[in-house]
Amino acid sequence: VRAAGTGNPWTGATTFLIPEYVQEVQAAVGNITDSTLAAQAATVEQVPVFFWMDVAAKVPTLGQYLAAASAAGGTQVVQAVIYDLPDRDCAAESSAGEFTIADGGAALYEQYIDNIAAQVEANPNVRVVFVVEPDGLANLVTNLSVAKCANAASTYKELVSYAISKLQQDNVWLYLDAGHSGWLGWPANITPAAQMFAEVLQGAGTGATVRGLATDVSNYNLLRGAEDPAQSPNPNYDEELYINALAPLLQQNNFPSQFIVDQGRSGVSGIRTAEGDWCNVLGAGLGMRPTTDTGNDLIDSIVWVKPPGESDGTSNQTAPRYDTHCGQSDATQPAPEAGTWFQSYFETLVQKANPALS
Ligand SMILES: O=[N+]([O-])c1ccc(O[C@@H]2O[C@H](CO)[C@@H](O[C@@H]3O[C@H](CO)[C@@H](O[C@@H]4O[C@H](CO)[C@@H](O)[C@H](O)[C@H]4O)[C@H](O)[C@H]3O)[C@H](O)[C@H]2O)cc1
Ligand SMILES: [Mg+2]
Repeated sequence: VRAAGTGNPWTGATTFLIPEYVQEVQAAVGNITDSTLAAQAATVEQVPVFFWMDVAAKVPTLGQYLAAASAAGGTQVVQAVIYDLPDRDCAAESSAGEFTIADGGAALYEQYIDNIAAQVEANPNVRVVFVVEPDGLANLVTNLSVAKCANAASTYKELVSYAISKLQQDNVWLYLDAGHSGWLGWPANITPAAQMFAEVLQGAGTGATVRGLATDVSNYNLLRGAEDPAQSPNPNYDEELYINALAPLLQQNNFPSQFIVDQGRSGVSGIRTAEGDWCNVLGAGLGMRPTTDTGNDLIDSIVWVKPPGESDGTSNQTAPRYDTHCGQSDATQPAPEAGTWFQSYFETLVQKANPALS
């Protein structure tokens, strides 16, 4: 019987550096004229991020990275994001994906998952940590009023359950995406969220499990610290408060309560005019470096999931995937398409890094 990975996957392991991101940063450094800034930016090449499989065509690349990690020897952790639901990003425009429910997207997604499982099984001695579907289930907690989300709800839940059921190998650790403190952390949302996660895990079948949840993916919140005015009057105004409030609700619902927290762009607080602003927020800085020394037993690791420097969405108002959030006063403009390199934004992230880069 296969059992998913147990314990903290980063313990006693080396985290694999995703070559695609190392290359992006190296190219970025080459385009920085200020020598001090360039030297600071170069240190980012050594910070592990997650590899986003935002199209099915990237799954073979996961296999290449797993093989490279396996060849590197020792105990390696490869970090990746499963992100290809049909009718993806249902409450926003910028990250709509390749699959649609209307056009056979559910079956194509299942093939995508099966292919990921095959890559994992071909590399049994590499630990693989997956963040599962950023924003997906969170949108089902708060955005059923959006037609695209209401129409996608049952499919999202079925497909996340499918992904869990197929990724129970003992070298896999799954963290379902749980939005962030300024989203599901609101008292009105937090209990329905816990129930949603439990429902989806039950849908994966008897014995299936996950390690826990990922928070603040592609967002800007502090792990812990003074309240960001944009979060007021949310009592769970930082990620640790959200996690400490959510954990007992998960336990009551028989859902594992371990967490990872994205801090890649969380170095500077108080930069958003509204808590719900998420697109290339002006003045953001690189945040806490990845570490398992989190100060909270519920949190396995601080991580960088969203690769800092990759855009959240285009500011081109005529583009098919233009979202108005990317045209707001607190959104950096002009901005390129979601997932593509945003050089000036990266340079600001480096400049404003907290802790500062050496
Ligand atoms: O005090 N009150 O009385 C009261 C009343 C009502 C309240 O309502 C809450 O208000 C919150 C703040 O607006 C809302 O949270 C926002 O929801 C958006 C989706 O709808 C999220 O956007 C996603 O962000 C992702 C990256 O994180 C992107 O990748 C993705 O593309 C993008 O779509 C924002 O982060 C998130 O901050 C809650 O839903 C809402 O329930 C709150 C208080
Ligand atoms: Mg997004």
